Amino acid sequence: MVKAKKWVVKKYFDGVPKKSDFEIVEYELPSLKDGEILLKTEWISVDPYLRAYNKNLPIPYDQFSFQVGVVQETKNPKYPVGTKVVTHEGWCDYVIVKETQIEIGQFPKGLTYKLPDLQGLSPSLGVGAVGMPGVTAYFGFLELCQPKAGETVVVTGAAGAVGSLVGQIAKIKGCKVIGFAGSDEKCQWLEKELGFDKALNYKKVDAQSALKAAAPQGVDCYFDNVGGELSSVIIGQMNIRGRVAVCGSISAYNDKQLPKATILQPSIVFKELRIEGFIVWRWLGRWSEGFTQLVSWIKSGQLKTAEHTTVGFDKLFDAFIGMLAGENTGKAVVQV
Ligand SMILES: NC(=O)C1=CN([C@@H]2O[C@H](COP(=O)(O)OP(=O)(O)OC[C@H]3O[C@@H](n4cnc5c(N)ncnc54)[C@H](OP(=O)(O)O)[C@@H]3O)[C@@H](O)[C@H]2O)C=CC1
Ligand SMILES: C/C=C/C(C)=O
Repeated sequence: MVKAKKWVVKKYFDGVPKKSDFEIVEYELPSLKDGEILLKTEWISVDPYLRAYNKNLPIPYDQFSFQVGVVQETKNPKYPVGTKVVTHEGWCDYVIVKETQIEIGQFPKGLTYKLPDLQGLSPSLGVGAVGMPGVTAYFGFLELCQPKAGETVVVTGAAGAVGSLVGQIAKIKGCKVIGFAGSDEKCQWLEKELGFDKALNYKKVDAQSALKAAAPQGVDCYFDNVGGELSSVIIGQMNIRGRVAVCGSISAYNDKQLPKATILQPSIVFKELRIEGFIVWRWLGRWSEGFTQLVSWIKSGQLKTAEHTTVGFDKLFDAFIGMLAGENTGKAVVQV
């Protein structure tokens, strides 16, 4: 018998999540049935959607997120012992899973697939640049913004898991890239390491005038990770037929009431903007295509990845709160 531990959400979050909203539960795993595999978790992801989805789920629930585990025991010949596997089983140290069909577009409960061939890169990328955040950046940006060389792209949450990839993909596509992030260190990293043309600390600058100075010719594509007034300012400076991919609104995830922001209709109408929200599950059937391209860009040095690693299963909550507070540069991951 294997003893396992998992984090269970037992209360709805009220503002910033509290440790007392969770409980660590210990339990014994049953013997494997045909088709099942036993995984030992190595890497667990902490992401903003863990906060954003909380109010829509019946409690208590096991804290979902992506994780990379290694097969310890198997009753599925496709997954021999030692195979590295990505699942959506989240914050647990051991888990029994089997391959499950997920309907495209649906919340991926039970999603299980072999870690993509990372060609020697760290398996942690399976929850980051070559995982859900990677394909969010890849499909969300390329499909919805349809960037053209020479265009100006703005991305918020620019130093995070998704934003740092979006900006670099925009550079690969020949665009001018402006990022907004929450510290001078992050901005320096974006400009000096990742090749952003300009990075602006949204906590310090006047976004209206700083963006006007950085993009006097206007903005063609906006990848929106944060929402709020900052997004209204950026959308207000878009060019005719600009495209906006609305990926998230982390600036308000912990707010009890949605904040007010400047209305967008005048810009949308007179600039004929196309604004589209998305959830990355919609491209589930194409994730492997995205993974292949992302690995190839990373291996060729065109795409740089950074991780903010917290060590220890017991530290998952701290890592989660730290990410929401902006402690991470690149992808926030926990090594179990
Ligand atoms: N639609 C989809 O399918 C998906 C959407 N997302 C969304 O993408 C966004 C980025 O996710 P991800 O890359 O994983 O997370 P990040 O790695 O970017 O981490 C979250 C970051 O959000 C920033 N942040 C926190 N509070 C605020 C605030 N009040 N205003 C502006 N920025 C803030 C912090 O950076 P800083 O220091 O810059 O403030 C923090 O580091 C989120 O909105 C998430 O919900 C992610 C995956 C899929
Ligand atoms: C899958 C993630 C969704 C958001 C909104 O973060």
